[in-house]
Amino acid sequence: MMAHLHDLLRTLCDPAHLPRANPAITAIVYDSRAVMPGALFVAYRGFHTDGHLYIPQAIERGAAAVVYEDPAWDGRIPVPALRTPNARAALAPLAAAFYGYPGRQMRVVGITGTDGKTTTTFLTSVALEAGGAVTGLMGTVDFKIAGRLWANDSRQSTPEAPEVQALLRDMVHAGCAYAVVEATSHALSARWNRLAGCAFDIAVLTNVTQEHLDFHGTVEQYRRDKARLFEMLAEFHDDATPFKQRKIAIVNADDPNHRMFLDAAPPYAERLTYAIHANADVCARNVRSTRDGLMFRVTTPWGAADAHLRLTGDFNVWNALAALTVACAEGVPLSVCLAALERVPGVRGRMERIEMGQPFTVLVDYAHTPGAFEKLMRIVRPLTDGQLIVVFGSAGERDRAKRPLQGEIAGRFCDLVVLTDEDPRLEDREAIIAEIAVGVEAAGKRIGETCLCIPDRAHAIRTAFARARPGDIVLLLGKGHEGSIIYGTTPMPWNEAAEARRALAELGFGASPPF
Ligand SMILES: CC(=O)N[C@H]1[C@@H](OP(=O)(O)OP(=O)(O)OC[C@H]2O[C@@H](n3ccc(=O)[nH]c3=O)[C@H](O)[C@@H]2O)O[C@H](CO)[C@@H](O)[C@@H]1O[C@H](C)C(=O)N[C@@H](C)C(=O)N[C@H](CCC(=O)O)C(=O)O
Ligand SMILES: Nc1ncnc2c1ncn2[C@@H]1O[C@H](COP(=O)(O)OP(=O)(O)OP(=O)(O)O)[C@@H](O)[C@H]1O
Repeated sequence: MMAHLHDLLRTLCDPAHLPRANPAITAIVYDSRAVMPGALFVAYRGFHTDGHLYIPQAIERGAAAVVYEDPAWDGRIPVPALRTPNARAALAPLAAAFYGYPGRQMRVVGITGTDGKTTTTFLTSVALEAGGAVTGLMGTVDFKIAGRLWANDSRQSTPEAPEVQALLRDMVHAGCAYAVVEATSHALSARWNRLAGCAFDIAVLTNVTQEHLDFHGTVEQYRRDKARLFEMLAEFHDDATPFKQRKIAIVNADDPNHRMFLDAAPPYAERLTYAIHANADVCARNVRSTRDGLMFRVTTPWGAADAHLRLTGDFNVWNALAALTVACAEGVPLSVCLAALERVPGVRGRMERIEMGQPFTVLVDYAHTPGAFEKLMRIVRPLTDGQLIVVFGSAGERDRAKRPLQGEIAGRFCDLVVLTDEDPRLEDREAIIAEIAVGVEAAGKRIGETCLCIPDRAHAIRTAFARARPGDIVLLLGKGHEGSIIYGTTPMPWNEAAEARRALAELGFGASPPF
């Protein structure tokens, strides 16, 4: 990739303010340690340090130009430079221009909301592919481009703009007709602006509850930041190519905030609603939640059908409806779309069903807070008349107060609690488990009988499976999609779902039954 500085800076300022020199630019980089010769280095004040301090290092490493925000650096930068009020927010327009606006060459779907983004992003990609389209996906758990899927190890659900735009460009090169992008409120906020220039065609809202108020300040600001996704449907509308002209706003009508999101979309956008309770364009009625999954009747402008999903948790009905609304609105037949969604065993590490023909249910989930435990166990407890068994631990060097709380909730809902390692880090693994066990005992469980302490996670999982009887549910919580357990300062490779399959295979169970 290569572009000329002026073509990039024109996204930030009028031509009169462009620096005189117009060097070729080879990359947009916000970390001096990643600067390569010819890069445009973007410097901003961070939470921990000030990016401006690294301008000399960036230039030493060959940066050809700098975009910055602190007036104290005016006249002190020996390469072509431009000051802009918020350099972090400038990353997105620069990166979109650098990569040639890849979002304008595909249909781009953005999915926002407090909960359900990752799941809905995944289901939407599945539903669109059912119609024959090649898709790309960016989410908390995985990235996907056409047939290639890999773990998102970045710690960010929505990566920084240069990574977002590079992924979109790769999707275009791989022949993707759709990009499905998880859009977090942080990424959407005007302060960070990571998703500008993506050229969204379809905006989806899952729901809005209170979260991240430390970042956004007020609930009102949080909602406004999320609603920016719907405003962004207007991007590039004036010169959109025919396949980019149709804009669609899709919201969950059961969420009291949904109107505000519809109102944020440009007037020419189509508006579609989905719901379980409210009246909506796409409705699920008569929802039944069982150990085998979710059953409901779906009515849509494109027809009606009975659905039987293998997903667990009533909230996944909303996620599936959202995915279905996107795909059907884009022309995928309802039956084709449902057939594909019905095959999904769950998103990696999110209520993921592990099936090896065993007579009990195994679910892997990332839940690792008391709130998530309570929510999940409330949903799962009524699904079995047999035992509910749980395996989990608590991270070392993190929120100690939550340990007995997790234990108390697990002790209250479950018949057998197996406590094990999560990420002990430099803490004593047995001591962490003992702190959780205090809560489990307070809920009436007895150590050595209904509460087992087995630090070795592989062994803990095997013990839980050995104790499971037909019809029971075994929950493996806390690790989800994560790829390691941190002992000391060393991450040891870990794959919860693979370990569960291995343990089931050792018990003599085979591959999942054909669906
Ligand atoms: C707490 C936080 O938000 N951190 C983000 C932030 O880091 P920061 O402000 O602390 O940066 P800093 O360390 O002060 O450095 C300032 C600047 O100097 C640069 N630098 C620093 C050192 C050096 O040697 N050279 C150099 O150039 C840095 O690259 C940076 O550009 O700026 C970095 C670069 O822009 C981000 O990658 C980083 O995201 C981290 C990974 C993060 O965890 N972010 C979370 C909060 C996040 O984005 N979450 C949202 C929402 C998730 C949700 O909804 O649940 C998401 O979309 O994932
Ligand atoms: N539509 C929904 N409504 C309410 N809760 C949900 C919904 N979908 C999922 N959840 C809950 O939120 C958890 C996280 O789901 P998911 O990963 O899909 O959400 P997310 O918004 O992407 O969050 P994250 O970015 O942290 O992964 C699930 O395990 C489940 O407990």
